Amino acid sequence: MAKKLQYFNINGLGESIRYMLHYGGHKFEDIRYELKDWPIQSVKDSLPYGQLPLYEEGGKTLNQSLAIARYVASQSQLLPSDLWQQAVLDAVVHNIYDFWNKNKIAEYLRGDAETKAALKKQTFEEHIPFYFSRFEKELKANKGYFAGKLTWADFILVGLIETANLFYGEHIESNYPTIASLVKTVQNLPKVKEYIATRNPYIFK
Ligand SMILES: N[C@@H](CCC(=O)N[C@@H](CS)C(=O)NCC(=O)O)C(=O)O
Repeated sequence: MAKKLQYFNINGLGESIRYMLHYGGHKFEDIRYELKDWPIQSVKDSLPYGQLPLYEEGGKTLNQSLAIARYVASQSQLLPSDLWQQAVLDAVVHNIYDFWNKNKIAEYLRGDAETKAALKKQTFEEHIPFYFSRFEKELKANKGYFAGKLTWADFILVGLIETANLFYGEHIESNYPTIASLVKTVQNLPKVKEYIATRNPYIFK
């Protein structure tokens, strides 16, 4: 069944999905658009809500990064079968996205120097301590993963940390040893590591 993922040529909301597709050994068409060319109107008009990522499989399409990630996780042994555990992990990924959205990344990226400095200060002084202390605690209590073993929630956190690090030019996880170790664990999973080694470095301009 042909699989395709359309996203930008950056990590963002797409990289954890790419990691899980590689981890699961799935062949897929990794379609990427350059940010500087966006909007490509014909592509934008073809998207159900005008936004990326978009996943395709067997002629069907799915939007919303978390819906795609959860589906790909289910195909890559990264979604536990227990319904309570699934719900707990749904809560975890929404907590991670809450952290992400609090940082107002879009506003930060297009802001002037003053706006950037104010938003970055808030991210580093409020949002990272609030969320990362909680993520650290949950990971510590569960053998270094959100659910006691590797699941899609771990990939979601790592994908967004890598993106934040690209945008801020810093390692936002550095004061949180269990989170930092999870980042390394995911990056060193054999098929993920292989993919990282072949991928071109992301540049954000
Ligand atoms: N809630 C959506 C958000 C998707 C989203 O914000 N996509 C952005 C890139 S990260 C986009 O397509 N921006 C270009 C545009 O809106 O034209 C998801 O999680 O997939």
